Amino acid sequence: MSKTMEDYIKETTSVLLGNIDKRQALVQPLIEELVSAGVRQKKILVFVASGSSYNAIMCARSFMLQRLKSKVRLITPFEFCYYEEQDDNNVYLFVSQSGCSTNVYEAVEKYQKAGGRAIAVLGNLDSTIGQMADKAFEYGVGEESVGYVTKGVITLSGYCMLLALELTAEEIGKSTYEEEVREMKGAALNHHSVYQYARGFCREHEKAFLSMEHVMLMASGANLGTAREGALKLAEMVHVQTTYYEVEEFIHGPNLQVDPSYTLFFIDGGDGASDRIREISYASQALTDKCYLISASEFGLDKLDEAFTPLYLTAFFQYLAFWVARELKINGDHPFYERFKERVKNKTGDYKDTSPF
Ligand SMILES: O=P(O)(O)OC[C@H]1O[C@](O)(CO)[C@@H](O)[C@@H]1O
Repeated sequence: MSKTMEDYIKETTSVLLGNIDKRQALVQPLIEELVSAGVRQKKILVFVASGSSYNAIMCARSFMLQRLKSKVRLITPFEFCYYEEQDDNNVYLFVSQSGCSTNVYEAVEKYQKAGGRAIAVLGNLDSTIGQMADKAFEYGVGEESVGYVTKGVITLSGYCMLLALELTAEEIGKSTYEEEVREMKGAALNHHSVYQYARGFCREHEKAFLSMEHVMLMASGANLGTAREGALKLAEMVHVQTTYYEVEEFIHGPNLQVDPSYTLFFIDGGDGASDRIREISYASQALTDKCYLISASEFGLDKLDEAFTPLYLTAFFQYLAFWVARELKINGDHPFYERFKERVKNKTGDYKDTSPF
């Protein structure tokens, strides 16, 4: 029997811990490639990714920016293909968990046709993009057959953080380096606590969660990535309309539509923005009873730098999407989706996935 999505959520802590332990061996091959491409000469690292992979990098972006200063950008493959002015000052990294997304494939193809050397970071090297890239690296996820990726998202995020950490290890000094490693390990352990917490929370709020219609996720800082990924997972699995906002942006218009049919999640990374997030979350309880604060300062979690909190707060939304879809028995697409797929493809022919349940 193939593994369920919950199996992959559960595996995440140990895989992430293992990757942190073997961090040098894991990221060194890519570092060598990036160094020869000029990242130490102030070149800009540009991640090109889509969907959950985009979100995973967004979750890691705060930490990467702290370490690499302003030398990181994140764009979609569509943006790369139609709007990006390719520049010798940019080092592009094409990222895909499946290695089969057609948009990433097209971006790689376009880059190669323009004479670029395509470096890919993939969950599956034995894939279309793995074969076409000039150099491909696996980020330490191992196997994940469920298409609604969870373990892959967190391990990819962790890989990006480890990459930034190892790239700057000499500059930051031994004690800061060791502290960052300790925090990352704490984040991996917190992941398991959030998963356990989510299981209880879903049961406790089952009536509300099994009747969601419109879902909004509000966050700030690093957890904008968490919110974007939560919105994606709930949309693709529960088939409800979802949006995400920076918390303060929410009260500049989007809040005017909210009535008791809306479900609101406020994500608090436990940093300086915390009080404001709590204030807005509390005020929003006047609009709907389905208003939840998911906070890094609670559930008995170890207190860590906000930049690491997406590594575990994401687990809440992964489990929520899985649990609601399973309980509501949503394990297929709308009949019209078949017609849609005949017209537009988002994965190459070698893509395979298994059921989340
Ligand atoms: O495999 P990639 O390129 O990382 O794309 C991941 C995205 O693809 C999907 O598996 C399906 O399009 C999404 O669930 C996910 O966000």
